[in-house]
Amino acid sequence: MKYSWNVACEVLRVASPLQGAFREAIVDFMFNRFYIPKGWKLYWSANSTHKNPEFFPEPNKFDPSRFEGSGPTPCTFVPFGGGPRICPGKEYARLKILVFMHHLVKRFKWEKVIVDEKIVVDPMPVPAKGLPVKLYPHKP
Ligand code: HEM
Repeated sequence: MKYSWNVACEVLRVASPLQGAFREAIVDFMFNRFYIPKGWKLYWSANSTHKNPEFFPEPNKFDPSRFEGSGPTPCTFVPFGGGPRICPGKEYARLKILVFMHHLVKRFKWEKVIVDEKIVVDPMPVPAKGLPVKLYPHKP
Protein backbone atom coordinates (compact mmCIF):
# COMPACT_ATOMS: atom_id res chain seq x y z
CA MET A 1 0.00 0.00 0.00
CA LYS A 2 2.82 2.34 -0.90
CA TYR A 3 0.66 4.88 -2.71
CA SER A 4 -1.93 4.91 0.12
CA TRP A 5 0.81 5.68 2.60
CA ASN A 6 2.15 8.44 0.34
CA VAL A 7 -1.34 9.98 0.37
CA ALA A 8 -1.55 9.65 4.17
CA CYS A 9 1.92 11.26 4.51
CA GLU A 10 0.84 14.17 2.34
CA VAL A 11 -2.19 14.66 4.61
CA LEU A 12 0.12 14.54 7.65
CA ARG A 13 2.36 17.11 5.97
CA VAL A 14 -0.41 19.55 5.04
CA ALA A 15 -2.37 19.23 8.30
CA SER A 16 -0.12 17.75 11.00
CA PRO A 17 -2.28 16.60 13.92
CA LEU A 18 0.39 17.80 16.36
CA GLN A 19 1.74 21.20 15.36
CA GLY A 20 5.05 20.76 17.14
CA ALA A 21 6.48 20.34 20.63
CA PHE A 22 8.94 21.82 23.11
CA ARG A 23 12.58 21.03 23.71
CA GLU A 24 15.15 22.41 26.15
CA ALA A 25 18.63 23.39 24.93
CA ILE A 26 21.12 21.22 26.80
CA VAL A 27 24.15 23.18 25.46
CA ASP A 28 24.71 26.69 24.05
CA PHE A 29 24.51 26.66 20.25
CA MET A 30 24.02 28.83 17.14
CA PHE A 31 21.10 28.27 14.77
CA ASN A 32 20.49 30.42 11.68
CA ARG A 33 22.76 33.12 13.23
CA PHE A 34 20.72 33.07 16.47
CA TYR A 35 22.56 32.31 19.69
CA ILE A 36 20.54 29.84 21.81
CA PRO A 37 21.80 29.58 25.40
CA LYS A 38 21.69 26.36 27.39
CA GLY A 39 18.42 26.02 29.32
CA TRP A 40 16.23 27.93 26.85
CA LYS A 41 12.90 26.38 25.90
CA LEU A 42 12.49 25.86 22.15
CA TYR A 43 9.42 25.08 20.09
CA TRP A 44 9.93 23.02 16.93
CA SER A 45 7.09 23.50 14.50
CA ALA A 46 5.99 20.64 12.24
CA ASN A 47 3.65 22.99 10.45
CA SER A 48 6.21 25.59 9.38
CA THR A 49 8.81 22.90 8.57
CA HIS A 50 6.27 21.16 6.32
CA LYS A 51 5.44 24.42 4.52
CA ASN A 52 9.06 25.37 3.78
CA PRO A 53 9.24 25.75 -0.03
CA GLU A 54 12.96 24.93 0.04
CA PHE A 55 12.07 21.35 0.93
CA PHE A 56 8.46 21.16 -0.27
CA PRO A 57 8.07 23.11 -3.53
CA GLU A 58 4.57 24.60 -3.90
CA PRO A 59 3.91 23.70 -0.27
CA ASN A 60 0.15 24.35 -0.43
CA LYS A 61 -0.30 21.92 -3.31
CA PHE A 62 -1.51 18.44 -2.30
CA ASP A 63 0.97 16.14 -4.00
CA PRO A 64 1.54 12.58 -2.69
CA SER A 65 4.35 12.09 -5.24
CA ARG A 66 6.63 14.05 -2.87
CA PHE A 67 7.00 10.79 -0.98
CA GLU A 68 8.05 8.67 -3.94
CA GLY A 69 11.59 7.32 -4.14
CA SER A 70 13.74 8.38 -1.21
CA GLY A 71 11.12 11.03 -0.25
CA PRO A 72 11.73 14.32 1.57
CA THR A 73 15.12 15.40 2.93
CA PRO A 74 15.76 13.81 6.37
CA CYS A 75 14.31 15.82 9.31
CA THR A 76 12.01 17.90 7.07
CA PHE A 77 8.96 15.62 7.36
CA VAL A 78 8.27 15.40 11.07
CA PRO A 79 4.57 14.71 11.82
CA PHE A 80 5.70 12.20 14.46
CA GLY A 81 8.55 14.35 15.78
CA GLY A 82 12.11 13.10 15.77
CA GLY A 83 15.09 12.04 17.83
CA PRO A 84 14.90 10.07 21.09
CA ARG A 85 11.35 11.35 21.83
CA ILE A 86 9.89 10.45 18.43
CA CYS A 87 6.27 9.27 18.71
CA PRO A 88 6.32 5.64 19.94
CA GLY A 89 2.85 5.15 18.41
CA LYS A 90 4.11 5.93 14.88
CA GLU A 91 3.95 2.40 13.47
CA TYR A 92 0.66 1.63 15.21
CA ALA A 93 -0.82 4.85 13.77
CA ARG A 94 0.47 3.88 10.31
CA LEU A 95 -1.20 0.48 10.55
CA LYS A 96 -4.52 1.93 11.73
CA ILE A 97 -4.55 4.59 9.00
CA LEU A 98 -3.81 2.03 6.26
CA VAL A 99 -6.39 -0.50 7.53
CA PHE A 100 -8.99 2.28 7.71
CA MET A 101 -8.18 3.52 4.20
CA HIS A 102 -8.25 -0.03 2.82
CA HIS A 103 -11.74 -0.78 4.16
CA LEU A 104 -13.12 2.62 3.20
CA VAL A 105 -11.92 2.37 -0.40
CA LYS A 106 -12.73 -1.34 -0.90
CA ARG A 107 -16.22 -1.18 0.58
CA PHE A 108 -17.65 2.24 -0.15
CA LYS A 109 -18.04 5.16 -2.42
CA TRP A 110 -18.56 8.33 -0.43
CA GLU A 111 -19.28 11.99 -0.82
CA LYS A 112 -18.78 14.91 1.53
CA VAL A 113 -22.01 16.43 2.84
CA ILE A 114 -20.38 19.87 3.17
CA VAL A 115 -18.30 20.29 0.02
CA ASP A 116 -16.24 23.30 1.15
CA GLU A 117 -16.01 22.46 4.85
CA LYS A 118 -13.26 24.46 6.55
CA ILE A 119 -10.51 23.09 8.76
CA VAL A 120 -10.30 24.78 12.17
CA VAL A 121 -7.27 24.58 14.49
CA ASP A 122 -8.38 24.08 18.10
CA PRO A 123 -5.47 23.36 18.83
CA MET A 124 -5.44 20.35 16.47
CA PRO A 125 -6.62 20.81 12.87
CA VAL A 126 -10.10 19.29 12.55
CA PRO A 127 -12.98 19.67 10.08
CA ALA A 128 -15.23 22.46 11.42
CA LYS A 129 -18.43 20.37 11.28
CA GLY A 130 -16.95 16.94 11.98
CA LEU A 131 -16.64 15.90 8.30
CA PRO A 132 -20.08 14.38 7.67
CA VAL A 133 -20.04 12.00 4.68
CA LYS A 134 -22.58 9.86 2.84
CA LEU A 135 -21.41 6.29 2.36
CA TYR A 136 -22.60 4.11 -0.53
CA PRO A 137 -21.61 0.42 -0.16
CA HIS A 138 -20.25 -1.18 -3.32
CA LYS A 139 -22.57 -3.80 -4.76
CA PRO A 140 -21.45 -7.34 -3.81
C1 HEM B 1 -1.32 10.14 13.33
C2 HEM B 1 -1.12 9.77 14.61
C3 HEM B 1 -0.07 10.38 15.50
C4 HEM B 1 0.69 11.50 15.33
C5 HEM B 1 0.71 12.49 14.15
C6 HEM B 1 1.54 11.62 16.51
C7 HEM B 1 2.46 12.64 16.70
C8 HEM B 1 3.29 12.74 17.80
C9 HEM B 1 4.29 13.76 17.99
C10 HEM B 1 4.62 14.89 17.01
C11 HEM B 1 4.88 13.54 19.18
C12 HEM B 1 6.03 14.38 19.80
C13 HEM B 1 7.36 13.74 19.35
C14 HEM B 1 8.57 14.58 19.70
O1 HEM B 1 8.55 15.33 20.68
O2 HEM B 1 9.61 14.45 18.98
C15 HEM B 1 4.26 12.37 19.77
C16 HEM B 1 4.60 11.83 20.98
C17 HEM B 1 3.99 10.75 21.55
N1 HEM B 1 3.03 9.94 20.95
FE1 HEM B 1 2.20 10.22 19.14
N2 HEM B 1 1.27 10.58 17.35
C18 HEM B 1 0.31 9.79 16.77
C19 HEM B 1 -0.22 8.62 17.28
C20 HEM B 1 0.13 8.06 18.48
C21 HEM B 1 -0.41 6.81 18.99
C22 HEM B 1 -1.41 5.92 18.23
C23 HEM B 1 0.16 6.64 20.21
C24 HEM B 1 -0.01 5.51 21.20
C25 HEM B 1 -0.70 4.40 20.93
C26 HEM B 1 1.05 7.76 20.47
C27 HEM B 1 1.78 7.93 21.61
C28 HEM B 1 2.69 8.96 21.83
C29 HEM B 1 3.47 9.12 23.07
C30 HEM B 1 3.39 8.24 24.33
C31 HEM B 1 4.28 10.24 22.89
C32 HEM B 1 5.29 10.85 23.88
C33 HEM B 1 6.68 10.28 23.58
C34 HEM B 1 7.77 10.90 24.48
O3 HEM B 1 7.62 12.05 24.92
O4 HEM B 1 8.80 10.22 24.71
N3 HEM B 1 1.01 8.59 19.40
N4 HEM B 1 3.30 11.90 18.91
